[in-house]
Amino acid sequence: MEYRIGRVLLSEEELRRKVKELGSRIREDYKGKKVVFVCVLKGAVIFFSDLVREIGPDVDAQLDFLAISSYGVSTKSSGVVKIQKDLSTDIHGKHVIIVEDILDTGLSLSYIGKLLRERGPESLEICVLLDKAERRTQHVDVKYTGFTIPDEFVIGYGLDYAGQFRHLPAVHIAEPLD
Ligand SMILES: O=P(O)(O)OC[C@H]1O[C@H](OP(=O)(O)OP(=O)(O)O)[C@H](O)[C@@H]1O
Ligand code: HPA
Ligand SMILES: [Mg+2]
Repeated sequence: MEYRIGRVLLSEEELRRKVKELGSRIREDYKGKKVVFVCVLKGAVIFFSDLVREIGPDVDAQLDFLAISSYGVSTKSSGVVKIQKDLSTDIHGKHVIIVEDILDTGLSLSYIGKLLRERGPESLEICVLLDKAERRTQHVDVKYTGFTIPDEFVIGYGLDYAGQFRHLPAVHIAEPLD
């Protein structure tokens, strides 16, 4: 299936405002603490880089990256999560916040949550920009959520279809071409 860039679901301005709000909540909650922010590549890269710049100097932040893949060239999860790149930080005894672009079936975040919890962090929380709540098959506890969105395949602001469209500054609906 081919897709084209459809209507804007979340504008640059709406995204900017929400990222600021999430950043200030995290800043208040973790003031004076040391935190490892984990970016889940590739989808979260744009959200992550905007979010961490809202955290400010009162949080002692480290950034690390984890790459997983489950969607491939499809709008449906393959059901199998694969680690493509692991963290380079030892998170044992540390406060950790996982930053994700989207929570859809919940497969990716439940897998990552379990994997990182086994490493004995002091605390582990999740910050997700988009929550496609209707699609959930695996329960995931999320502390910080940006927007709850309808069951539509979305692209832009880091989100892709088959590797395309991540660079778009707003979040759009992907429209099937037939
Ligand atoms: O809740 P789920 O159904 O698991 O879907 C969410 C995950 O799927 C996408 O990543 P993908 O595996 O496509 O890799 P990418 O981040 O490199 O695009 C998205 O970025 C989330 O990580
Ligand atoms: O709607 C989506 N768009 C892009 N990637 C995704 N991964 C899960 N759901 C989505
Ligand atoms: Mg992803």
